Amino acid sequence: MQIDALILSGGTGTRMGADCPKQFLPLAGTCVLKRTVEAFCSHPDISRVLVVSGASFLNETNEILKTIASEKLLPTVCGGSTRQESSYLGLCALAREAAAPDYVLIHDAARPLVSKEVISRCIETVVSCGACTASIPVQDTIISSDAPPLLQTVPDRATLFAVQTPQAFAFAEILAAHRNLPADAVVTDDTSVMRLAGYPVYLTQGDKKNIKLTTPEDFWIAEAFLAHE
Ligand SMILES: Nc1ccn([C@@H]2O[C@H](COP(=O)(O)OP(=O)(O)OP(=O)(O)O)[C@@H](O)[C@H]2O)c(=O)n1
Ligand SMILES: C[C@](O)(CO)[C@H](O)COP(=O)(O)O
Repeated sequence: MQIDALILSGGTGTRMGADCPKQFLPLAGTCVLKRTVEAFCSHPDISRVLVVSGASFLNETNEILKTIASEKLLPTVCGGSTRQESSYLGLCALAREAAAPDYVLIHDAARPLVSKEVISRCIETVVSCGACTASIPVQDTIISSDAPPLLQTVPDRATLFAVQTPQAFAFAEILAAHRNLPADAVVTDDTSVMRLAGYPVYLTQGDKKNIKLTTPEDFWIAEAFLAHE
């Protein structure tokens, strides 16, 4: 059984507001992208790792990947202008390999604290269920309102989960789901692509530490987590 990982690193990090995309910034002394890629290269059940880079940052990406001594790394491919496009272009690159994988884990480069345990749980769930995402139950009371500041509804917290990555899929199914995605569909992750194609997707336990680095404060939080390891 072949299980590959796709690392999406084609974003520009607008909300981070740094001089370069956030995946190139150091986190506790080590580049974010390097941390993320190493987490997958070092997992015993992952066969190959493919990084999707922003077209204007291909050289920077490859310079970082050169510092990772792993035969699992496939040649970097260029992404698109949205996360969904980058994901699709990465899947197409895997499909062009001599042997396409049976399963693929799709992960944000911007989640460098992903653990071996979370990756293992995603693999276990995808092999039994066909499609899954790491997620954690929300801890706060959540309020829904489409007319703020008027509070409208308080959904039952027991039914709410925050979605993380990795998101894992049977390869042929997620590739077909991307190919059939309606042009006007607005999606922020791959589980939405899969569900729009009619496939069920299951939750698997993520990790509070598996945060996405989105704004500058997230670096402080991630560094605090690392300091406690
Ligand atoms: N065209 C894009 C956009 C995003 N991503 C990747 O998808 C992940 C999650 O996206 P997000 O946090 O939104 O990253 P950015 O798009 O870089 O950030 P922002 O939305 O603040 O610009 C990141 O690892 C990012 O590099 C990608 O590969 N290609
Ligand atoms: C895929 C994702 O990381 C799940 O939390 C997320 O959807 C990425 O995009 P966002 O725009 O930051 O939600």
